[in-house]
Amino acid sequence: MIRFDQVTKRYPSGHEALQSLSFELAAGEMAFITGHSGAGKSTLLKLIGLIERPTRGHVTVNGHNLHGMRARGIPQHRRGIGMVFQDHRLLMDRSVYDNVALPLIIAGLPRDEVGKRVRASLDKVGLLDRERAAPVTLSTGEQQRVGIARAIVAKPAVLIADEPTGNLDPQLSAEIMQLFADFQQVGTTVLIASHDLPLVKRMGKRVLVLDHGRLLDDWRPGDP
Ligand SMILES: Nc1ncnc2c1ncn2[C@@H]1O[C@H](COP(=O)(O)OP(=O)(O)OP(=O)(O)O)[C@@H](O)[C@H]1O
Repeated sequence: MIRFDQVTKRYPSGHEALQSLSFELAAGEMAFITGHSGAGKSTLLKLIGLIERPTRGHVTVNGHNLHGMRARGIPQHRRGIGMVFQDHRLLMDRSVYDNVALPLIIAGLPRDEVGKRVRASLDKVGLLDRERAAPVTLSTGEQQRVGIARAIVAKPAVLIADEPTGNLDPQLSAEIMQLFADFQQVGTTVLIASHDLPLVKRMGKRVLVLDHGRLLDDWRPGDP
């Protein structure tokens, strides 16, 4: 689960990207974060991944209050979180297989275990037959799927995504969002920042709306 308690984030520039933000996402829940450009969506996700730290308040992820977490605890924390970015950040000189295997190799898993998990992940995103391909030979949607396979390969309890469909056409965007919903179905907690309001609404999940760093609305399925 994910919990924000009165979280404020002020960047060194003095700008307050998040202001006294509080919300809780239960284990296995899926939600979207929407809001205007600069509303604080990416900042919120960065605090979960400990890419940034709050100025005030507490963030709890998977039962751990991140406040007291030292630098040496960060790699283990990040292994419990799958992160997907708009620009997928794949290594273009490595195969699809190598890209997805990377988090497991860094974690020191045995080679046969890595092989099993990589193939299971590629199977889930429908790319099992492309494991030897170079990412440049894949379509944008396929590259995004490789990024998702890499994010889920270590079986994280929490999956966060920052504008994962930003570069995709409506059909592919809907497919990628459905893929995230499938991970929720098997128990993963999923939080996605997205500008695409029509698509977000169609998904019928909880929606947190940010406005200048504050929580403007928290819509849940069943609300009018
Ligand atoms: N490293 C930084 N240093 C200073 N200000 C920053 C930094 N990162 C973000 N900001 C500012 O904080 C505010 C929130 O940014 P953030 O990227 O979280 O918004 P966002 O809702 O994700 O926007 P977008 O939809 O455009 O990606 C913006 O005004 C941005 O300029």
